[in-house]
Amino acid sequence: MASLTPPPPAARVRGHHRSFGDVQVLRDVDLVVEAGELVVLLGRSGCGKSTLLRSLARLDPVPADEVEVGGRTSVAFQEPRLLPWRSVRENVELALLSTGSAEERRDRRRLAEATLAEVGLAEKWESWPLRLSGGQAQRVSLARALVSNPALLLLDEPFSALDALTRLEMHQLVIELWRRHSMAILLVTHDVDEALALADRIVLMDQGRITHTWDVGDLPRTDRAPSRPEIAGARAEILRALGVQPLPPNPNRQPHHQQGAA
Ligand SMILES: Nc1ncnc2c1ncn2[C@@H]1O[C@H](COP(=O)(O)OP(=O)(O)OP(=O)(O)O)[C@@H](O)[C@H]1O
Repeated sequence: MASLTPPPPAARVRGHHRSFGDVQVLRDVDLVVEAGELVVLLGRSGCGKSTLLRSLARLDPVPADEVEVGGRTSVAFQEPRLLPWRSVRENVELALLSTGSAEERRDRRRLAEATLAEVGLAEKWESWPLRLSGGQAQRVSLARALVSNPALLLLDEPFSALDALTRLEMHQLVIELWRRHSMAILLVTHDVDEALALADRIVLMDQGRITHTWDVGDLPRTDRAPSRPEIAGARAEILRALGVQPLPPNPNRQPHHQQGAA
């Protein structure tokens, strides 16, 4: 019988260290992101999440034996970083290399338009970035990251500047795109509920080290209500690991059946 060899991981980080001057920011980080896996990197502000993401994106020089990335990698950031003097479509096209032949220009244009349609912006191809809402601009940023068909999509707090409702819509969009493109995603956030809504695996970072992981991939994303015992349990564990104490019960609150109608 032919044996199925698992695909190589999308990224592998081994004994990775980073320092800025005397300050050690990443300490002996080990992390594997499997092909097609959605990993959420969670941690307090300043713990080193973006620094690790920049290592994976090779935005900073890092030793090749500490950070290995299997295929093409794209990044989207908290701010959409669109060029205001280029149309929405041109912003997406810029992520694709071109030799400049007429045929290639046409292909680039078609691909950019198809990707913008995928993120729900078919009617905005010719718009200017400054005319877009925050959520629309972030969709363009996602389209620009997706258009090159990455094996690993790196998302650095992509939704933290959006309102709660838009953020929920973006969560659904990311899950749809992730399923359709079967890429791996590493998403950085400090939002515990976002991590619980999206992840296969939640990886917690504290002061430059990975300290905990939670596997939540078996829980269907359609049923990750905060009241579900597994979600509530994981949430309590994560908050405890982050050092957040639960609120004590309110001593002034009467049990429900004793409260007056007012
Ligand atoms: N280029 C740099 N030069 C000097 N210090 C840096 C540099 N980049 C990051 N740092 C420091 O490294 C530490 C980790 O920063 P990093 O941005 O990775 O944290 P983070 O977990 O992503 O934080 P946040 O959630 O607030 O974005 C911080 O103390 C930061 O000030």
